[in-house]
Amino acid sequence: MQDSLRSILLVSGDSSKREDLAVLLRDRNDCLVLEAKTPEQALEIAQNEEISILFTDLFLPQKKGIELLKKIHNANPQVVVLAGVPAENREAQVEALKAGAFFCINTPYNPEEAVIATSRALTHYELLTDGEQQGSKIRKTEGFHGIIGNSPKMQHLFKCIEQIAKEGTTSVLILGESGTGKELVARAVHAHGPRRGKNFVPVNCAAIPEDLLESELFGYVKGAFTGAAQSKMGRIQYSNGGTLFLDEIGDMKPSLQAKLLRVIQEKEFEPVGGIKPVPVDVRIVAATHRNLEQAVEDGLFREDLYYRLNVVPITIPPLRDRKEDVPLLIERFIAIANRNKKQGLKSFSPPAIQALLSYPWPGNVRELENLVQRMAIFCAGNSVGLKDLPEKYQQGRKEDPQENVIDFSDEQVAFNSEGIDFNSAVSRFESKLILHALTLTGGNKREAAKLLNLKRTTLIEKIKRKKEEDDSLAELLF
Ligand SMILES: Nc1ncnc2c1ncn2[C@@H]1O[C@H](COP(=O)(O)OP(=O)(O)OP(=O)(O)O)[C@@H](O)[C@H]1O
Repeated sequence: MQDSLRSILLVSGDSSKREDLAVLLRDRNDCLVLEAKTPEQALEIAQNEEISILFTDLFLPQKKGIELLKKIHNANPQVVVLAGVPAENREAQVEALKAGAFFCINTPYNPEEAVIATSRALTHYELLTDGEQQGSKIRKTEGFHGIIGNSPKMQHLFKCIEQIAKEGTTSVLILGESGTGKELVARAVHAHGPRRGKNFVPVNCAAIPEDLLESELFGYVKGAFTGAAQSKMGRIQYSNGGTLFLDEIGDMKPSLQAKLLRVIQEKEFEPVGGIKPVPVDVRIVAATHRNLEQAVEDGLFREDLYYRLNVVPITIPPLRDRKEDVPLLIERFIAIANRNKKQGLKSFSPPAIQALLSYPWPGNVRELENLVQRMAIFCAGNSVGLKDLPEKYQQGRKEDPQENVIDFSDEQVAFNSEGIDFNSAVSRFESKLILHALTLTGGNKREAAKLLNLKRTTLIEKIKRKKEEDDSLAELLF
């Protein structure tokens, strides 16, 4: 899933060309691409989704594309519009530009031109919206290049990615349990650095049969083996100038490890059956859930390659170590699951969230994403209650009944002859409840309000008042 929330709405009546272009834009620009066949469909999507780029045909001669462009541009002037206009039709080009298009692209589309134009449009969109984000590139519900996480551990990870991405050449080794988002991090390293305009090429070393992996990666020359009727470019060459993401690198056999080392050290390789070295400039980002150090000790992984890859390691924390991200992730996955649905999932009830906060998440974020998708089918149009959750998730709550109990033993109220300050005692009790709910939800006020069974606006009001009354609460109350 790529959900960096930089999203392109691609509108074209030609379904097969639109689908091809969508795949290309998705891969090359690392963003979400939503598709619509008609301007009417597009309008419906734009009403429910946050769009960064509108890329639309003009639907001549009726010019329905111009109408669409105007409506979307008027509703949200930050949306950057690319208009597809027949090359010879200068009049329509001028009309589209006047209506608010940022740029016109000739139809029929040239794939390379479309990729470059959308990449520039995305950069322009980011510049436009950056100020709105008050200097912070991390938008809470959209995450960092689609990686959701508001916990200190994830915020630290985002800073590491920013620094590593900037540098642009050194190899990166991403470590983390299965389902923690290693591919998302790899994409973020690519998308945040100077190679972002070039290809990001993922290869799962464990998914491709061992004997095919070499030709997949390095390509082959005509006649290299039986069946090689034509030369074929490998994925390394395809990622030239960009980033090659080698997932599950721990599964790569030693002979290939040696060839890969040469790519890193000498910046060249030979296709299978070839004799002439091919120069290549590629950033290698590798990931594994295996213990590579152990694999080196066991003689299964080359030590020299390990050190070459491990120049900058990034470790993604498992979800159980950052459970405060669970409510935010649920919110995000609900939004994704509800896309293009008439009857979406409303929310997870506070008891259900509490149960999920106590669950250990062995499958990490992938497991949570799958659960939300499942719930979106079974509870469409409703909220997910504790009883709706599959049994094992309900049990998570029972496992640690003490976890969500607040201890008030340090609260002392003296009943002396003057009586007690009732209001201040109640207010302290209230502050504790609010703080606890905010901690459980990672600072998410909407979720905290649900846990407290308060209206969101009531909770916000209370927090505001408490901050004004007591400075020391200002930081604690997010
Ligand atoms: N922090 C996150 N925010 C949003 N989505 C996430 C996050 N982490 C993981 N995901 C989602 O969880 C799923 C698994 O992520 P990904 O494939 O990147 O994991 P992985 O660590 O590479 O897993 P594996 O080792 O099994 O290949 C994807 O759909 C991804 O979008």
